Amino acid sequence: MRAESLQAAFNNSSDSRQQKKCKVQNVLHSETEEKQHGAEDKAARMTSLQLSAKEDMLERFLDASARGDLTQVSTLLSHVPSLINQTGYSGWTGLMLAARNGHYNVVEALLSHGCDKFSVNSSSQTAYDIAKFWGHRHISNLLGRTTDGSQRVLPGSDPHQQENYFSRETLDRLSAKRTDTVWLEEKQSDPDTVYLLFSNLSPMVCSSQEDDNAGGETKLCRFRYEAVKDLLPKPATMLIFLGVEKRKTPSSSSQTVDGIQEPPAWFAINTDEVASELLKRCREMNCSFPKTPNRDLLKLNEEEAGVVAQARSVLAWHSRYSFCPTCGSSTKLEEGGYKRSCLNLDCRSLKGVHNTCYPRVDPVVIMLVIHPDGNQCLLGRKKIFPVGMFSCLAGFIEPGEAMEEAVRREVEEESGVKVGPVQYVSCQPWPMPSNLMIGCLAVAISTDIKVDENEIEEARWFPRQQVIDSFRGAHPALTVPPRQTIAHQLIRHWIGMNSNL
Ligand SMILES: NC(=O)c1ccc[n+]([C@@H]2O[C@H](COP(=O)([O-])OP(=O)(O)OC[C@H]3O[C@@H](n4cnc5c(N)ncnc54)[C@H](O)[C@@H]3O)[C@@H](O)[C@H]2O)c1
Ligand SMILES: [Mg+2]
Ligand SMILES: [Mg+2]
Ligand SMILES: [Mg+2]
Ligand SMILES: [Zn+2]
Repeated sequence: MRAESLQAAFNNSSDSRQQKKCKVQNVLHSETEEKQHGAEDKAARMTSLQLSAKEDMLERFLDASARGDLTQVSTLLSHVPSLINQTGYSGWTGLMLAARNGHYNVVEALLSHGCDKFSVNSSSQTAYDIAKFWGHRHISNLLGRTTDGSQRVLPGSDPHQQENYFSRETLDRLSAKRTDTVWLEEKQSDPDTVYLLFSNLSPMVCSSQEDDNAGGETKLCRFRYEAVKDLLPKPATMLIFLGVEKRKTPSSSSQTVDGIQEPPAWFAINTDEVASELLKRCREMNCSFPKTPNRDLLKLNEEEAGVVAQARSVLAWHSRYSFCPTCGSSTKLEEGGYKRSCLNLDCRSLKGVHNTCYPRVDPVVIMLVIHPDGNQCLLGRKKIFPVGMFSCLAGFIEPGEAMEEAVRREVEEESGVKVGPVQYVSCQPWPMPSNLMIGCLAVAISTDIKVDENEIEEARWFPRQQVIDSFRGAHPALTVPPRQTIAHQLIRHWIGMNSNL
């Protein structure tokens, strides 16, 4: 959006403002009344005139924010505080408009009134992105400031680091407690403790829809101690301590000796019991252990996805490392499920720290390669992809290899394109079984494509507009991966970087 059209969209003539004044007063009056009479009769009393007056009020607030009229912004907010996060044309808030036009004092005032600085407009930009794009550094610094002052310590850091699916840390892992066997045992029988049941590395979930393919959300089935206590002593059971809930929920039964309440602990259990028998333990309808994790685990909400990423990766490690990789002896599970120690007392793995004793993570680079003209990106497809789907190139980092070198090597191996500068964007745990996807942007220094047919069926340069159309669902020949993948987020990030605000 250009500056002129922005102004035009939010400007009011002084005439129309006079006409609106009485409607606005109606709204002020009506908001006071609403408080007195309660919300129930609100709908009944809301006339169409009042509705349009509310729209006018919002328009005036957005206009004042865009013009930097601090007095009017403050007056309107004192009467109608809810205006602060309301959006107008293309999802723009007052904060975004003030940030766009460089009105520092308005931005400051809106923030002090508790404005949501993380809300995004229809192009997925925050007020911070907008201020940065238009070169209002004093405003982007203000918006980027964190309460702990980390912006000052790391001046180049981006406080709006992309949060990817599977990356939300809902639990406090409390790693120091993993060696406290007494505490762990107490937690196991605590009635507030939450257990997740896994079978063949899939968590038990209940789905909101009968039709599993209809794209409905699924929820983790949560169990209490009483429902799973018979499974705990079984030799094939793997029990992983996941952490304690971060939120501080008051609970009568979770009290320590000194009366301080502790949040519930979470454990994951993987057993060799028959899945159909395990399912009988759940009282919910439509329970299952998903068979295709690549697809089905993407239906969880962000909080539960983060917990599953942790649990599934650790459980997958145990299932693959049953015996000591150093001497082949049997191993035992320790430290709340975060360590496997060899039972052979002469084993080298017991001397010093051995990485084979701890859960493994495989780093993978995933990159959106940008054409030297800046206006096209390189996407490829594997044979197994659905028809029309193209994604970012990706590959495992090899031992002794830096992230940037892995990006250059994998892109050249898979597409024949040479890459120059590489920039890290964000990362994503990908529990299939235990990858860490390291998302980068990379700039090509050659453009001829020659694909490695063993890995890639086809790779192509896609013009920006075609990619944007695909996001809107308006390009039948190109589909990008779903939003839960970092590939999707990298492509979106590139589009957002250059959008015409
Ligand atoms: N979340 C996302 O957006 C996203 C997108 C693409 C890929 N991925 C994941 O990234 C992974 C790696 O991508 P890729 O398949 O293109 O990698 P790649 O190009 O390195 O090729 C994979 C091949 O590398 C070899 N390999 C080397 N080290 C390996 C290891 N530690 N584990 C398994 N195989 C290894 C195997 O022969 C394998 O077939 C995929 O398996 C997939 O799970 C995630
Ligand atoms: Mg690859
Ligand atoms: Mg490869
Ligand atoms: Mg590779
Ligand atoms: Zn050993």
